[in-house]
Amino acid sequence: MNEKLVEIKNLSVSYDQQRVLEQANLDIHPLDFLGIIGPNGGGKTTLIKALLGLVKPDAGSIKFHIPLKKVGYLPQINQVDKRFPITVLDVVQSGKTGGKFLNVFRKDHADRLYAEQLIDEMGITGIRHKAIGELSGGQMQRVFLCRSLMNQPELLILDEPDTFVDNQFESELYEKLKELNKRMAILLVSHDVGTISYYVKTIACVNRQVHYHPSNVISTEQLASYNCPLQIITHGHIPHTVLGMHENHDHHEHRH
Ligand SMILES: Nc1ncnc2c1ncn2[C@@H]1O[C@H](COP(=O)(O)OP(=O)(O)OP(=O)(O)O)[C@@H](O)[C@H]1O
Repeated sequence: MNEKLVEIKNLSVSYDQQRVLEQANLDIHPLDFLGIIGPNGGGKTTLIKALLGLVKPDAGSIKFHIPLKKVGYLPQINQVDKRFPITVLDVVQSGKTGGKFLNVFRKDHADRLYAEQLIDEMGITGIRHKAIGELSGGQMQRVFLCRSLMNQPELLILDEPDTFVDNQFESELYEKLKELNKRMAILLVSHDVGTISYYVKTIACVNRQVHYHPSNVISTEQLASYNCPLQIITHGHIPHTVLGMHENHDHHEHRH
């Protein structure tokens, strides 16, 4: 196994000539659980979009050492069209075809079974034939988490997965991520620093620049030096954990 899944080098991204990321460097390692923190507007989502090839960087490079289909992505549910008339099972299975529904309707048997297995493991067997438009926020996130697992990813990317979910699912979700982290790297953007401090292994502070911190224990001084505006959180179980919070490259290089 390569010692890095993804290498981001000197990545700069702008919107309307306004620099949002400036010479960002970040490596993602196998089985890392990387928490992305930083102030509002600091560029966290932009970093993820650049990783997914959804925004074009001005400079720098992103090298994948795994096939792109081995990157799972859980979008924010406000990016999902709830009017689309498709069942939970079909949505989950569509993860196999990169979100395209064409092949889903061929109902590949092995894929169907795997989708059912993921749904069962997520504890949502009862809603598998429901249309996605009928689901609550928490149910929707569970469904999309299943979908992001269809290709058995080596890297799972989640952008604020706790935004629209109920408290019960929030803790369930993080326990699930902890379990998944035994077999895949996780990159998690979250505003819930208390939770982050408990689950992540390493931290990246994103505020125009990116500072990787190879531990989940971070001091206020370090946060200040990373230019991450902060609010101190100490987690009960890890008394020394202190986290900060909030409230290109001309081409993508993909090496397999
Ligand atoms: N499509 C866009 N067009 C123009 N500006 C954008 C666009 N998307 C984001 N921005 C701007 O880029 C900056 C970084 O935004 P981004 O969403 O990456 O930050 P963030 O760290 O994820 O913020 P938050 O914590 O609020 O989600 C912000 O100033 C934002 O207004």
